[in-house]
Amino acid sequence: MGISLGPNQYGKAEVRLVTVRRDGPVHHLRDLTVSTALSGDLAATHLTGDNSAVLTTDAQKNTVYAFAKQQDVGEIEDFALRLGRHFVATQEAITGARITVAEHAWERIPVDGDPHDHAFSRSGGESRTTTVTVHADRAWVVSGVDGLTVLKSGGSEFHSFPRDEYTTLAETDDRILATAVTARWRYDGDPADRDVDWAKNHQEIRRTLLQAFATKHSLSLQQTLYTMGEAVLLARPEVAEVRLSLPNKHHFLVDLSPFGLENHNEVFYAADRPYGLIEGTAVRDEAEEPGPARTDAVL
Ligand SMILES: O=c1[nH]c(=O)c2[nH]c(=O)[nH]c2[nH]1
Repeated sequence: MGISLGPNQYGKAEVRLVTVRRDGPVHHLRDLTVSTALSGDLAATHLTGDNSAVLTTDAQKNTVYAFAKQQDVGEIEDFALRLGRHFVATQEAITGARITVAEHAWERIPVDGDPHDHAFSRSGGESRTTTVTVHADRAWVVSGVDGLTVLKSGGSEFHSFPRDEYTTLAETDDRILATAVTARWRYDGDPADRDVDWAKNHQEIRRTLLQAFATKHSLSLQQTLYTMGEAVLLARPEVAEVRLSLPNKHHFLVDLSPFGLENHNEVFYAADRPYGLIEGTAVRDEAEEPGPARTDAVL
């Protein structure tokens, strides 16, 4: 019986990094969660315990903190690319680095109408994300958003589905549609070959996703999902593919008849689980294959 080592990677997961840059009395706060994953010629440690090629995960964590001190973090994509390129360039055995960064946004607390210099509040549960994959000769960038929670109280129907012996769901031509968007957009090509304005792209793609959600008259969350992905591809030529994961945050009409009351689509029970989970991808026909940038795979 032959057994061999399959794909593997290792690194430090979810390094919590907060930086404060002081600009006189005004402080600038960044709050990131950074994960590193290195791959390459790592057979020895797996097969014999020889650690001579294993840059410790502890050192990987330290590198994240040291890099944050040595240079302003900047856009998360640039920070991730700097880290990934460093590991591949400096560790002989390491041929691939995958760096994932989630940025948690804070807003200045308004005091008497003015944003405070150094007091902040967390804005919602939303994060901006990126995963960069670095090889010796090129890199790939997949950016996105987590926890972008949206709801529309009109413009959503769901009906004409098959009814088997277990189907009880009522058809509706007017329901609440709510979800927390997880989106990942993969950039075409090597980031070294083009100057992408990461922050502007993030802002515009987020706006496009929101606008598509708001304006598409929805016959299913699946249709809304595809419309959102398609809208991003139509607006941003540099994006090859958009992956979306949309939990259907069900809002069920409460039966008020025991109380002699009618419920004309006004009072709902917001269920937290179970939830429908609608996932899908919009892909540009001529886009390059994702290759190692396939972040939906474990490795
Ligand atoms: O938009 C929807 N898609 C479904 O597949 C589905 N299934 C369900 O019970 N409700 C919904 N809503």
